[in-house]
Amino acid sequence: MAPTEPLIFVLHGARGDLAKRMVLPALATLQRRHLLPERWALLGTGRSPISSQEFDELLRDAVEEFGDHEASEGVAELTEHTAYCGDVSEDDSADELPGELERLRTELGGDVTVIHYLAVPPSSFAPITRALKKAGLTEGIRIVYEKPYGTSPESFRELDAIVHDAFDEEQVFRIDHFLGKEATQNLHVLRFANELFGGIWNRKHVAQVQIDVPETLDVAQRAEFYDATGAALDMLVTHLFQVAAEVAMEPPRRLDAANLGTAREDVIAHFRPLDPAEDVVLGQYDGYRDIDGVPDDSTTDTFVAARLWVDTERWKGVPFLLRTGKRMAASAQQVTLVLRTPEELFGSPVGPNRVIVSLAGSGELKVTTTVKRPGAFLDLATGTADLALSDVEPGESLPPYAGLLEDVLVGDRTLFTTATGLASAWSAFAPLLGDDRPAPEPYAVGSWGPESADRLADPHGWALGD
Ligand SMILES: NC(=O)C1=CN([C@@H]2O[C@H](COP(=O)(O)OP(=O)(O)OC[C@H]3O[C@@H](n4cnc5c(N)ncnc54)[C@H](OP(=O)(O)O)[C@@H]3O)[C@@H](O)[C@H]2O)C=CC1
Ligand SMILES: O=C1O[C@H](COP(=O)(O)O)[C@@H](O)[C@H](O)[C@H]1O
Repeated sequence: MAPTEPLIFVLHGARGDLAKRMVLPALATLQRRHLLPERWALLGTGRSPISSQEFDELLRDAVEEFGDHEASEGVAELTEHTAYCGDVSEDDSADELPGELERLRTELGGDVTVIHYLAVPPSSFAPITRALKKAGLTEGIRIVYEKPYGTSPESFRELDAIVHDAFDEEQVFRIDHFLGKEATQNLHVLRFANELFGGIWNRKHVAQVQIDVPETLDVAQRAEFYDATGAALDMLVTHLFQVAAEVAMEPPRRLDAANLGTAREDVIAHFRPLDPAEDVVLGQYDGYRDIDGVPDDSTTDTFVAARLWVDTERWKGVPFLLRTGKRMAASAQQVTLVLRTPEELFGSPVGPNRVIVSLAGSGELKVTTTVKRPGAFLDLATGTADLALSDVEPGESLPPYAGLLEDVLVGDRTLFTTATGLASAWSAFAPLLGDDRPAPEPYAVGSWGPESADRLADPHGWALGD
């Protein structure tokens, strides 16, 4: 059900990559599904002004390029709701914004809900928060922070203090869109609804957990943000840690916001601080330094592979292998539970046996298992059973950003990260920010990253790129 109160959605960084690829198409999808209120306005902001027509054009182009068919159908209506103001910047001021908000409030009438979405680099989270406070714009609003929330344990604490100085926790939504993916949410359902999976979800049966997100994607469109961030901050301490927490958590008392959040927090507190020398390989793809805006001597990582240890009774001794990188051989988002197997059966080697959840798109569940090779002899082979979650009826999945924006609209914080969980994530990640950070090793575009990352997955090897 769409909320009935009118809405002002302020999108900070409305011309950026995230806005174009995810947020604007998600709003178009929500519009198409009638999940936005009847009276609402989209107000874009950035550091420099553009006209409302230019913003409409950008919006249409973004949805055409990145939206699905539903988003394309919603975009015409979306442009009826837009405005833009070039404002809110590093000097903690928001000159135009209060006036624009007041104008829209009067136009919409009634008791308006205001949501601010910070689709800006992490370095701008604090200045924008301070600017909103200084301008008296914080009361009663909701605010969405992108990831990474902070760039180190210290900056995380600093940011969180600034945020809590401006807002009550209930107003704050720290987004990690991997938590909003249909398939990520299915990790719980699989495990807690079906003993076939729930029964093996532990070190007795699982030899390795792999969370593997290779990307063929380039970073040229967002060089400024990316070079200041790198793969480990962009993806490891954020999405991959959160998905690891989803896999590793103990059963929550109930599958509701408070209990799920606590279960995630509890298990992240058991992530052992990374050992950069033993357990981390960083990489940088050949040609990265030739991108406009990237310094010739950049040491930014465009690839990271890490072996994370989760010190709970359930997972003692089971490596969680996390890998991601840009311009790699393939794009995938895969969680693999590599199951323990007997070494041989009827004289033949067994395996691999795996439970695989693909987080990409609408999601997919696969079970790879040893079977008898069809035919006269008792030989072994491997087969895979495959369930595309989009084939499950009745249902119509929402892209993660659309689903999470809908949660913000209705005030549901189940799938958002908590400050306590992030504090633990930063503690586990911290060693990678110090002097022991390994130098990024070069890797070829179209490869699976530096070869030295292969040893982390011994003896089973990475399931992807086998
Ligand atoms: N791109 C992606 O796929 C994803 C990105 N994210 C997160 O989204 C956030 C934005 O990333 P992304 O869109 O890729 O980055 P971009 O650099 O593409 O865009 C950020 C936008 O923010 C605005 N901006 C930059 N600096 C400032 C500043 N100091 N003050 C105010 N606005 C500023 C810029 O707009 P202008 O020039 O108009 O001021 C810019 O277009 C990051 O936190 C990232 O981690 C999360 C998930 C996916
Ligand atoms: O947060 C981010 O996520 C995207 C990958 O997300 P996807 O689900 O849209 O494929 C990643 O490319 C980007 O670097 C990162 O900032």
